[in-house]
Amino acid sequence: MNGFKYLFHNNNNCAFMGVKVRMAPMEPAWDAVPEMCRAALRDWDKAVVGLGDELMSILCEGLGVKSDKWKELSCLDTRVSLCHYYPPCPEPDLTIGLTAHTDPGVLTILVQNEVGGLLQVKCGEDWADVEAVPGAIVVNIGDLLQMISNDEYKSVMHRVLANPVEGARVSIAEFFNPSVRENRYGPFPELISDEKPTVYREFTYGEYIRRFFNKELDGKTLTNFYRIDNTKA
Ligand SMILES: O=C(O)CCC(=O)C(=O)O
Ligand SMILES: [Fe+2]
Repeated sequence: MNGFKYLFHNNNNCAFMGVKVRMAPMEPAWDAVPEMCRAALRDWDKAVVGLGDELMSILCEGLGVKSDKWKELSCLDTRVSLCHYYPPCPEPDLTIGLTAHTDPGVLTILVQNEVGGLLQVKCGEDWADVEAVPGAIVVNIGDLLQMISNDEYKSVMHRVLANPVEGARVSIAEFFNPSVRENRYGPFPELISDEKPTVYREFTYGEYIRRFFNKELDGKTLTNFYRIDNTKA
C-alpha cells in the first residue's frame, strides 16, 4: 500500500501501536488510509507543513545564514505522519512505550493528548517529563539539523514510558526529512571558520538513511558516526 503502514509493534517490542502515512513528496494512497482518520490526517498535514517551513526559516536566521537556505537541500520535502497509540499497560515497569532515541531527520512536530508525563527528554544524566499542556506543540531538532548546523543546534534524546493509567496516550508526530538521496549533507559552509572548524564529514542522504535503518535505536545516534575528531588534526 503506497505510503501507508500499520505498526503493531516495532523492532524493540515497545508498548505502542501506530499508523504511519508518508505525506510527501508523493501524495499517499488515501484510499488505503482508514477512513476514520483520513480527513484528520489530511488536515493535520496541511496545518503543520507551513509551521515546518516557518520554524526552519527562523532556525536558519538563528544560525546567521539566509532564511531560505534550507530549501537548497530539500530539507523538509519528505513528510511522514506517525500516529502513536500507547494503550494502558498492566506492568509498565517491565517495558517501555518507545525506547530512547533522537529523531534522525531535520525537524519533528508533535502533539499529544492529555495523558502526559510519559514523554521524557534527556537533560544531562536525568530524564525530564514533557507535560501535556493543552494546545502545546512539541518540536524536536533532529540529527540532520544538528549536523547541518555544525552542532549549533542539538538533537534531543527522548523516550516514552509505558502507560500506567487507564486511558490511552495518543500522540501524532510529523517528521520532516530530505527527499533527494543524492544530495550531500554536512555543516553549512557559512558556519565553518578557523575558530569553528567543521565538526562533521559530508555524506549523502541516501547513505545516511541506509545506516539509520540498519541500526538499533536504543540510546545511539548517527551524529557520532559522522563526527570528525578535530583534536587529532
Ligand atoms: O509519542 C511520542 O510522544 C514520541 C514519539 C517519537 O518520539 C517518535 O515517534 O519518534
Ligand atoms: Fe522521536
